[in-house]
Amino acid sequence: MSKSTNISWHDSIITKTERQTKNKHKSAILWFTGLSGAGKSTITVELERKLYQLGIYTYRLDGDNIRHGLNKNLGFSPEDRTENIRRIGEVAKLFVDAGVLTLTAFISPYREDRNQVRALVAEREFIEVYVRCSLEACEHRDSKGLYQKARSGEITGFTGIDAPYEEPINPELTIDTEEQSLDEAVQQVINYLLENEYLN
Ligand SMILES: Nc1ncnc2c1ncn2[C@@H]1O[C@H](COP(=O)(O)OS(=O)(=O)O)[C@@H](OP(=O)(O)O)[C@H]1O
Ligand SMILES: Nc1ncnc2c1ncn2[C@@H]1O[C@H](COP(=O)(O)OP(=O)(O)O)[C@@H](O)[C@H]1O
Repeated sequence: MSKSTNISWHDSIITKTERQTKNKHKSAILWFTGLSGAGKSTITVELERKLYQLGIYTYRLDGDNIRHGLNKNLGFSPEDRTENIRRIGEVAKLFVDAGVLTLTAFISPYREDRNQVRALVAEREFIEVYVRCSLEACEHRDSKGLYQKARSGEITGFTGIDAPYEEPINPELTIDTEEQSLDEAVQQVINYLLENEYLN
């Protein structure tokens, strides 16, 4: 629903394709989704480091970081999570238009919200990466101590405890961080990008 009226689109002279040609790689959204503690941030940070070394233009959008600024007015109700993902989808779309390979790390627990982002961009521009890790393992890691707070009732509506996580049905990639090392995970994504000609 748009509240704005009397607005019109003004195209740039420089196109997305021209920007991609200049950068010598395609732009797209690598959308990492999974439980808190599954490994989204760890993998995207290391992946970005490797891609940067390869001369790829990247940018990383991360749930915790974005909630410090752009989305600081949003909490964790289902409605706020949906709005969080909607805004990030729009921001990621702008980065794709700018010719940047964009890495996002959000729990994004609702399938419909992720599919809405997929629908915002062209077919090959949305690559869903499911960072799979059992609740038991995430809870055991508990790197931020949030699961303990959720179990004790200090935090309510915590994903996996008393708020849902809807697994992707047909993600382009699945990384199992209980089975794969960080290096294996990063290499798997880079191989996908090479095999599908996002990178040369
Ligand atoms: N209630 C509740 N549920 C889930 N997560 C919570 C909650 N409260 C705070 N946090 C912290 O917020 C991070 C998740 O933010 P996201 O923007 O990725 O969430 S969402 O996509 O809107 O569901 C998440 O970070 P990650 O652990 O990196 O996933 C938590 O650190
Ligand atoms: N194979 C792996 N891939 C990524 N992280 C792993 C792996 N094995 C263990 N970990 C650990 O799991 C934790 C994941 O935390 P984080 O990356 O913040 O997850 P998320 O962003 O999904 O909440 C880190 O402490 C990381 O060191």
